[in-house]
Amino acid sequence: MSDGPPERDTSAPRTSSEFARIDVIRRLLTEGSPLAAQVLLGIGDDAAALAPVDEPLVWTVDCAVDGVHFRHDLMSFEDAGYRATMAAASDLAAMGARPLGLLASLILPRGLSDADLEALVRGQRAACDTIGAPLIGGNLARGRELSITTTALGATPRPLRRDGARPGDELALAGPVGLAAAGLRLAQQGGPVHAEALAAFRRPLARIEAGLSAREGAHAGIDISDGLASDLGHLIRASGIRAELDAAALLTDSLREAATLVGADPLDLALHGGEDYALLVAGPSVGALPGFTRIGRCMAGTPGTPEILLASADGRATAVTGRGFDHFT
Ligand SMILES: Nc1ncnc2c1ncn2[C@@H]1O[C@H](COP(=O)(O)OP(=O)(O)O)[C@@H](O)[C@H]1O
Ligand SMILES: Cc1ncc(C[n+]2csc(CCOP(=O)(O)OP(=O)(O)O)c2C)c(N)n1
Ligand SMILES: [Mg+2]
Repeated sequence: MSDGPPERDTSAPRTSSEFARIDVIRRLLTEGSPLAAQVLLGIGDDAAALAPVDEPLVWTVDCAVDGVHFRHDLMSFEDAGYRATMAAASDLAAMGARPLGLLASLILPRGLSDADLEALVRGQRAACDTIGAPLIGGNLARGRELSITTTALGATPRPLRRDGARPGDELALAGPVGLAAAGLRLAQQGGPVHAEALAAFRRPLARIEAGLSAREGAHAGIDISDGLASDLGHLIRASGIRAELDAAALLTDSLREAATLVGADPLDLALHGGEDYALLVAGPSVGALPGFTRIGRCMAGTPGTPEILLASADGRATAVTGRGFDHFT
């Protein structure tokens, strides 16, 4: 019998200790880029430290849970990390904030290998590089299912709220709606491929630049996570108004193609499919802002009339019914 160290079972995926994993995470998140100017202290101490900012701070948290927001068997760990980070950053975009830094709390199931964790962190890093803000700390723990909880901190002179839209305002969108829901269904079906729809689901983009460009002229804003009708509903109820959407403005050739592949109505996907993380804003002439498309208008709230109307090309307007994603129904 050898009295040397036990040989590692090379067939089993490698799972290093907590502290070895934190070292790897730190390397993957920091290598190749200097510490951002606003970061006084990043990964490695009891908490991160940021330099003071002379503006209101905007602060949000969001989670991505395996089986609820993604399925690890249908999505790479890299995509899961990227997407979770973008979904959190999207709430900063919706507030018209510039991101300062993020924190991530990871729950890892026992079997998740070092390679899987590294892929996940590479996805987080790619999202951070895209939005231009670093991930500067977090937490690691073992748990039954994989989850990624991300907090994002940003700053803006005037947070863009949900409750400022007024009758007469235009409604405008930055980014597609409906494609991500089509992408999710395609991934679940495992059949035909529509690259744009799959990318919309796996690699959404937080519309940070659009949010910054909208904050001067827009009266209100929200990001579309649960579905356009559902999230527009939050904005108009908060603002005490009604809205009319222009059906033609929501449909693109790409959405029509993807909808055909999954056997869905493209308008239904555009109105009720979630997780594109498009940015919806209301304000005078917001449709002319760079990166935005006009999709409708705001009207005075009248008791007893539908909250959201959909105007079709022939000029008819119908009430929007049906609902977006809800975690508890
Ligand atoms: N567990 C909670 N504790 C406190 N506030 C919460 C909680 N969950 C949601 N909220 C608040 O409710 C509001 C709506 O949340 P949500 O619909 O999740 O927003 P979003 O879709 O932008 O992520 C937000 O202001 C959020 O901070
Ligand atoms: C496996 C799987 N099933 C269903 C969905 C659809 N889905 C899950 S959460 C969600 C809405 C957005 O997530 P939420 O946590 O509500 O984001 P928030 O509104 O808090 O930003 C949708 C459309 C999915 N992404 N993955
Ligand atoms: Mg939001």
